[in-house]
Amino acid sequence: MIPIPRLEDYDVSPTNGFLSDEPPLESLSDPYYEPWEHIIHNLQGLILSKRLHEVIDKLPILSTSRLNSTPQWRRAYSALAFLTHAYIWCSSPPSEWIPPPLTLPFLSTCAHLELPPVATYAGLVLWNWKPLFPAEPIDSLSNLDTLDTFTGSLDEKWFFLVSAAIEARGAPLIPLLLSAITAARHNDRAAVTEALRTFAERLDELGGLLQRMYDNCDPHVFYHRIRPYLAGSKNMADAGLPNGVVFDKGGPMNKQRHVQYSGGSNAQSSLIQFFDVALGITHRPTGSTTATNPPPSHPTSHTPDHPAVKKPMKVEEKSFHLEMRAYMPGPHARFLAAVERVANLRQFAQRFRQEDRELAGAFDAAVAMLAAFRGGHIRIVSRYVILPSQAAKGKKEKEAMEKMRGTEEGGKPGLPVRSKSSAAGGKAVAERPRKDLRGTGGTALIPFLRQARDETGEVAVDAWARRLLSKSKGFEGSSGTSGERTGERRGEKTEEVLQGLASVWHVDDSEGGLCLV
Ligand code: HEM
Ligand SMILES: N[C@@H](CC(=O)c1ccccc1NC=O)C(=O)O
Repeated sequence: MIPIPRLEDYDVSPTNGFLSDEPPLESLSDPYYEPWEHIIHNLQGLILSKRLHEVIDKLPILSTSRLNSTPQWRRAYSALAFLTHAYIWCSSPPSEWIPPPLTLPFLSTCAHLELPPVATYAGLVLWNWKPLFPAEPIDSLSNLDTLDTFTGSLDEKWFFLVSAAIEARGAPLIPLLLSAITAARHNDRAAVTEALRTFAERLDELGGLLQRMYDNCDPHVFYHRIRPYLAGSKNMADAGLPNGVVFDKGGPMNKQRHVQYSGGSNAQSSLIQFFDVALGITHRPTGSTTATNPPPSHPTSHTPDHPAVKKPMKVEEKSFHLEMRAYMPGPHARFLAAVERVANLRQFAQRFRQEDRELAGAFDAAVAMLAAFRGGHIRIVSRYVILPSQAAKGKKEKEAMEKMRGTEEGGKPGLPVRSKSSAAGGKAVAERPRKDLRGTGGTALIPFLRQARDETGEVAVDAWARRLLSKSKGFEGSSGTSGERTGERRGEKTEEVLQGLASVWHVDDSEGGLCLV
């Protein structure tokens, strides 16, 4: 029998899960790395003064040979990921060129940690927190702070912290579900039932934490100020990176090539994917309605031929969730693969669904809570991405109309109006409205998220529960029940393309893409 994976073999903590046992390093203590730390600690000032490029270009190329512990490598990754994204997105147009003082240490650090050279969830969340009071537990928002941010805003801190708190509060569910898998092997139905009930209750708490996003992260600030810095280099033509980015290794420029990576996303959280795997939930390629996913392939080697850039399978054959595993730290992605090989809870609940209603009920409750969590998330995405993007689009259209009217009333046709800021050298990308985001192709965002939610409900073992959780009864979190979606304009076929961070998404109203609850 395949052994149950041991957490310590995969850098997973029994108390903090995918967050480390010890808080991440706040800085690299070796004075050799002071130049990096100085920039990251002065990031906002350097962005505002438009001196970031100049300062980074002049940095010495520091070797990673003095990094000698995992926490140090992680700190280096996190700091360099912030610097790289700030370098790319602080100017208008964004910089497609990343200079050698960033490129060389960043690529080396990414290779060590088995991560692509982009600011992943690991760099922005998993390795970017500290406890306010080290003696107290970190599984609540009342004892967490963020180390670094792009904008220096409370909203950005909160945005990262909500995820960190979910990781910490969800952490005990990892050993819990592994022990349930062991119990199922021993046919211990009472133990499995008990574990699934505890799981369902704890997941309800995670849903509560998710909803606390609204407390301190303003959707407008998120969409217009924070999110632009989180973007990667893949499908970013409309944002000013038609070919992706070039990591300049210092050799002849004609030897350097463009690469494209997805931006940060919570889809890169191993915790949520662990729940899926343990409960036997599989995600199909987006839009596909049939059969199960192909067996996952797992990253072992990274930059520059990182699986995140290599495409051994056609994109549409690989589910988005599986693609995102290449953006997780190597050991965490391997952990998911190892759990996949032993996951038995769904089959176990299925086997006893007639004779053990308590077990079946506990399994279905666990699945229902995970589907509800995803429903709550869909509402968040509506508020933080869909609505601001539509408001920005509406504003732009209104301005265009007003300009046209002005022209008709005697203005000079065809003459562009130069704004004060563009005359002064252009705005940082986070301060200016995004270019038109149409025309880049992609997947429908809300339908994708609904598909992930519906795939969760599909594994319920009781036919009635399955029906309840199915699409036709789709609900978007606690207040959006019964499939009624305020503001949805049925029958009206408008299609917009929206820039995701990890992908390009359509916002297609005709598919019920709007949820204004
Ligand atoms: C303002 C906050 C958030 C926004 C705007 C947001 C937005 C999105 C978007 C646009 C996607 C699609 C993939 C992508 O392009 O990244 C996504 C996926 C996902 N997000 Fe979030 N997200 C937020 C917070 C969170 C939090 C706190 C969690 C906590 C676990 C989370 C969990 C997920 C998961 C698991 C996926 C993959 C789809 C799924 O499995 O259901 N998100 N999110
Ligand atoms: N998927 C989100 C971004 C997102 O959730 C995220 C991106 C980078 C780091 C952490 C993230 N999630 C929450 O902390 C978006 O598209 O705006």
